Amino acid sequence: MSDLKHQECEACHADAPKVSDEELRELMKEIPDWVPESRNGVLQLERVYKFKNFKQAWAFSNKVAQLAEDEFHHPSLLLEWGKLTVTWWTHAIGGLHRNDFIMAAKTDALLDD
Ligand SMILES: C[C@H](O)[C@H](O)[C@H]1CNC2=NC(N)=NC(=O)C2=N1
Repeated sequence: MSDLKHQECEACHADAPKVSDEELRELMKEIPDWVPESRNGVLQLERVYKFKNFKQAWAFSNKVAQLAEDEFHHPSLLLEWGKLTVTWWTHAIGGLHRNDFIMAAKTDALLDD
């Protein structure tokens, strides 16, 4: 079992491979709190993080935004009172790349910071 959160994203380009069904099944085991969602034919990874209030959710969203900039791979973030919904997918390929699983694992690791 590889340790996704310690891996680095690779540069992504339009002909980069999407994860296969088998890779998806295997990689999902490493990020059990995430859910694969298909939206308009685009497979994405999503997790809703719960917090005590808006301020804590906001603070976590800032950490995720900084992570995204550090890795130059960016999520969708929905910031609400007591919740932050984080959604990862690779725009360039219109689906899931290994990078998205690495970023989901790194996002989870931010909770321990
Ligand atoms: C315009 C910019 O190069 C692109 O958006 C980069 C940076 N961030 C990205 N983030 C994600 N999630 N997917 C991409 O394909 C991507 N590509």
